[in-house]
Amino acid sequence: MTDDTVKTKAGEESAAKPKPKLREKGRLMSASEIERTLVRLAHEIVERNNGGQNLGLVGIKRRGVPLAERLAKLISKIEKHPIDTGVLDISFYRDDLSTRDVRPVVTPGAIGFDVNGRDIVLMDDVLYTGRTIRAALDALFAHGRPKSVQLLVLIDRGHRELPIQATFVGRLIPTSWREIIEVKLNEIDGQEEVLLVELAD
Ligand SMILES: O=P(O)(O)OC[C@H]1O[C@H](OP(=O)(O)OP(=O)(O)O)[C@H](O)[C@@H]1O
Ligand SMILES: O=c1cc[nH]c(=O)[nH]1
Repeated sequence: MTDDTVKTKAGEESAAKPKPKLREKGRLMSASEIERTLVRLAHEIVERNNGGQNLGLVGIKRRGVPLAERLAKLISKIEKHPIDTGVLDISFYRDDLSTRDVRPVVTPGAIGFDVNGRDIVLMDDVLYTGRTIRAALDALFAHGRPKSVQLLVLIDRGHRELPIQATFVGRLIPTSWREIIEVKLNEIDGQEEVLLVELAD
């Protein structure tokens, strides 16, 4: 690999592209707003799943994982029973920040619990084209046959390219294609906020 190439998680080499310039347009959520939203979503999950005895939460890497862990804690506190949590490692490599030229990369590995017969809530930070969730569903069903699958996202920014809809939505933020939602979570980013940024050129 030369200095001008990058290696994707899929192990392929490709020419390095300069990072696009981004301009911050504003803060959509603060740490306390994220926390309040997660508390509300935990109650919604419990209500829809009759207390959640059969629930299993599956976070999509990267930021779906801390969301699943936090929601499991909140639901356990409300319902006084433990909640299984697991992980799906799915990444997309975009050659630019548009929806074109995206490739799903599913990293094989155990989810962390048996999904057969369970009411699964998939979790991710942002829902955009829906391609990550489509790949997550494929990967989930490769592990077993859940009783039901629901989807939770912190932000739904629109622009779906597939017929995929979230069951639980933190915030619905209509965006233009030039805009990007940046979710920052303490466990991964060392800070906690949701930003709206825009391609600068
Ligand atoms: O609906 P989609 O068009 O698939 O976009 C949504 C996905 O994009 C982001 O992941 P990203 O690929 O940026 O990776 P990251 O989570 O590792 O930052 C986000 O975390 C979602 O998983
Ligand atoms: O705006 C977007 C689109 C996809 N993924 C993100 O994290 N933000």
